[in-house]
Amino acid sequence: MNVLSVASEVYPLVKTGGLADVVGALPAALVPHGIRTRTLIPGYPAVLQKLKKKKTVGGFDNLFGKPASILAAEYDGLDLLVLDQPALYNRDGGPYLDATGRDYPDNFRRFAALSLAAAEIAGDNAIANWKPDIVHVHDWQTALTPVYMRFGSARATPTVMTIHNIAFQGQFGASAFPELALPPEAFSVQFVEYYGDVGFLKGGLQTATAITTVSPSYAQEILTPEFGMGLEGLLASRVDDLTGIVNGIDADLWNPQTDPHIVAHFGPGTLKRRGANRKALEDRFGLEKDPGPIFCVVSRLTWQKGMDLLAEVTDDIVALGGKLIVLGSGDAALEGALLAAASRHRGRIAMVTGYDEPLSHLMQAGSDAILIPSRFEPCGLTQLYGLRYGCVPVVAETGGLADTIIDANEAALSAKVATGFHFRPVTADGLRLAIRRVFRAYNEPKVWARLQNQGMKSEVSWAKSAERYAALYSGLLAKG
Ligand SMILES: Nc1ncnc2c1ncn2[C@@H]1O[C@H](COP(=O)(O)OP(=O)(O)O[C@H]2O[C@H](CO)[C@@H](O)[C@H](O)[C@H]2O)[C@@H](O)[C@H]1O
Repeated sequence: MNVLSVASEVYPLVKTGGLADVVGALPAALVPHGIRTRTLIPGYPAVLQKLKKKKTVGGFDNLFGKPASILAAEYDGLDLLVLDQPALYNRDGGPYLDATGRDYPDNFRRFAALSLAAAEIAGDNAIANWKPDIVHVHDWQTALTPVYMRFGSARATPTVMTIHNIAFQGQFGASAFPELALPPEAFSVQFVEYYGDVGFLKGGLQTATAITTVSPSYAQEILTPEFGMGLEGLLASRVDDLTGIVNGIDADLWNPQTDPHIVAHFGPGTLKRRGANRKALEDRFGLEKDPGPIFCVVSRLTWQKGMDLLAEVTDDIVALGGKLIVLGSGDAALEGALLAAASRHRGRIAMVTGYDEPLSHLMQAGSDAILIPSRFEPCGLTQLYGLRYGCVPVVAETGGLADTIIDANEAALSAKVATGFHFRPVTADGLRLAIRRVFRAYNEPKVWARLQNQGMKSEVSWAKSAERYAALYSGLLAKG
């Protein structure tokens, strides 16, 4: 079976968050199921520079006003198609934001072009001798693909639309519509019209054959007004086509026995070796060296991720004898609040502002617990990395966090299945209480070691979830 996966980022070429990890790891996990995935991404400068051998396999004379080529390349096991259209993608900033952190004003055009190219590749002639059996699109940036397919030559090809985060919907003013090269009837409630605007995600959810999101709990949550962000009604009308498939992680990339980014390798039987990683972190972050637990946070600094709640509990962590290290960037006010905590508690709290993939590995390998106080979390990946690295996850009881971590309540502890800590309500007090529970468990070395070991035994690879995607694809093909 051939699958065309369409996304705005893919690890290791271009990553701003978990979307890239998923798009990068799923293709290899599908291979044992006889599925060959080609991944279509935009030709950002960072992508084109890294790809040495590229072959032009197709193109468009006029894609949103300019010629464009489709390049084929292999990278790190990925079979890539790259949409090269310099006017749209050759920019100085990141995939979505300019160098000053603002959305590119023509993002609707940039991602409509990607979606239209995908629809053409799925259709008759864009690439010679290759056509997908299934088209799988991710998030709002590629959500117009099934809409274009509906009006193009790939009408019959089944599509899967995965929601990684419903908070980002790609909503643009109605004035964008005439530029989208869609027929006038597409500006209607059955397609892209969304409260008078153009809704990319809305159009995708309306037209994709199947809808998935990245955990079963989030699939249920987005049917409610609290989490559905305005799309709960539409999703309710498509509930028979909606499933939640939890994310896995790349178990080779995130393997504490071989990870090149950490100081000492370790496994379930050799947890003591984590000590060298802990020491490296203490040195790197200028922390005092005492046995209190080190909490870490690796996150975008946003309200979604509950970083304001974190800022409220920093004094408590220190008062209880703990330390906190934060790696992240985002909202300036939240960054400021955490930096202020670091300067109040030198040696106990420290922060690295920015994005640092290798450091994120070392933090998982040397910290004792990872805090994830998200207000909503479709799946979350950092708790899965935590499980694999013996860094006990402390998570808000929501979405994929609730689905992947087993709370250390009395029943779970005595059944020896607990892997971390849940808290709810998702408030500063809820988090405070959870942190107190962490200290109690940490002070009982046997309990703590059992939590770590149980976590390290958890199945976090893609194996099971890839099987679910494979079954979904086959089901769609069988339906015809
Ligand atoms: N400063 C930093 N330096 C280095 N690495 C950093 C970093 N900040 C974050 N990261 C990394 O970025 C990724 C974040 O992934 P998440 O799944 O936690 O959230 P995100 O909200 O981006 O993804 C959305 O999509 C994913 C994929 O489906 C869902 O799991 C999630 O719930 C949803 O919100 C992880 O690999 C993490 O290690």
